[in-house]
Amino acid sequence: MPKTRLKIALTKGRVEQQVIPLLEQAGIDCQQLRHKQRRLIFDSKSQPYEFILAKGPDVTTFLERGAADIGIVGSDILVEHQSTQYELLDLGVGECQFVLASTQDFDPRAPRRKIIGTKYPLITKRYFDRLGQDVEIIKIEGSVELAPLTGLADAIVDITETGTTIRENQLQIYDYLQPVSTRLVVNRLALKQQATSIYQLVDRLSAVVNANAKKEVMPS
Ligand SMILES: Nc1ncnc2c1ncn2[C@@H]1O[C@H](COP(=O)(O)OP(=O)(O)OP(=O)(O)O)[C@@H](O)[C@H]1O
Ligand SMILES: O=P(O)(O)OC[C@H]1O[C@H](OP(=O)(O)OP(=O)(O)O)[C@H](O)[C@@H]1O
Repeated sequence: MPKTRLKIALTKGRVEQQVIPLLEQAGIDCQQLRHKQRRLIFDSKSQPYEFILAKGPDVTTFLERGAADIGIVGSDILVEHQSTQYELLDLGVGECQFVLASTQDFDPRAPRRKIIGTKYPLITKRYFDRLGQDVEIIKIEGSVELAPLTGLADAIVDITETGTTIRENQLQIYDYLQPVSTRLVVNRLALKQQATSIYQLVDRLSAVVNANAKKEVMPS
């Protein structure tokens, strides 16, 4: 029997904050999400969606295992976790960039083997592989900028949006790797079983994303 309620795994934190206004513009009532306190699942009898709030890497796991139908997650996570889910929409929020950054005295062309700190070991390895450089990668869980400042690593690969964290820690950017934004991805089986409701949601969100993009180009 086809499921009636779409389960949407939404990344907690920044992504959630930026996506709620888009969902509301698409006509989805997010009052419960806005006043969530410590709750993690949001279900409303008045609409055909259930929201599951999860960490980004777990959003991909929920989708892979079929515990969610749709995922809303950063492309950084999708690439790093080698997600094979079907991407239906770039939501045009959460836009930032992967960069190589370090202190002023860092020499990216120095011949010795570098130590790189990052939350994203796969993306980092691919980048240095492309450059033909063998590097040692240290996985860091947060405040990655500390690595070159403390001597833990020679440089970092991290995401930056405004550049404030890099600037305020007297670091500089040595290279730009790839852009990042928030994506809507879907479990392939769910897409087969619930195509109509999934495409309805995607069409509504897509209209919102296009309208917002136009507003950015032509501010009123
Ligand atoms: N500075 C940033 N600007 C814009 N988007 C960002 C930025 N940092 C992260 N993101 C996007 O938001 C997603 C989640 O970020 P967020 O900081 O909320 O969670 P987190 O990295 O798990 O941090 P924490 O462990 O502090 O909750 C990232 O996967 C990325 O797509
Ligand atoms: O260019 P900016 O706008 O300053 O943003 C960049 C910062 O945002 C992210 O960290 P986050 O805030 O997620 O904290 P974290 O260090 O705990 O990962 C990222 O890892 C940078 O540290």
